[in-house]
Amino acid sequence: MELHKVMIHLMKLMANNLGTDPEMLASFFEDGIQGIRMNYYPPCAEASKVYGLAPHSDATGLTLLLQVNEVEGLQIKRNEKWVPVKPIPASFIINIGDMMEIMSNGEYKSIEHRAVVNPEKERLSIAAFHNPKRCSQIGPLPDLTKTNKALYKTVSFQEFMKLKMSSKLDGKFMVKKLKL
Ligand SMILES: O=C(O)CCC(=O)C(=O)O
Ligand SMILES: [Fe+2]
Repeated sequence: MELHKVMIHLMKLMANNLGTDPEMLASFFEDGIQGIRMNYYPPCAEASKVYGLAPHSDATGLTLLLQVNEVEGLQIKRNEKWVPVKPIPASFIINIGDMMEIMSNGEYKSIEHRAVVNPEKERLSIAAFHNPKRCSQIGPLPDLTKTNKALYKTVSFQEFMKLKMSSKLDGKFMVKKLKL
């Protein structure tokens, strides 16, 4: 799938930035688990009183997100404030997920985000989630803990997902849970 190629390319750039082996980081994601979620947010007269999607960070490595019909709704948390992300036609938003934060030993931070609804217009988004392969250990990459100490626990992909599935959308829950 083309999106997968884009994600692998981004992973390699991020590995270069981190000073670790691009092929090694990419190998986690080559046969990784992909998921797609289509979000439909109907218009809501009481829009200011409800969430489309509660604040959360994605559990992923990377999420490629498309705001389909160009109705604003996505917001990211920056410096404790919610900042709207304007839809750009035919463009993907790249969200860093919790697994990437952990694997990069905190160099890349997962982004907390939420979706609000519009009082008049419906909104559509498609999120493509990119995870490592099932047999992976999710923890700081060994290269990154040679001089710095590991800031997160290492758990199996299965354990990670079990923990994620047993919690509701709750900010950066996974990262907080695995912080040392
Ligand atoms: O609708 C959006 O823009 C956000 C969707 C999202 O965060 C998700 O599906 O995880
Ligand atoms: Fe999300």
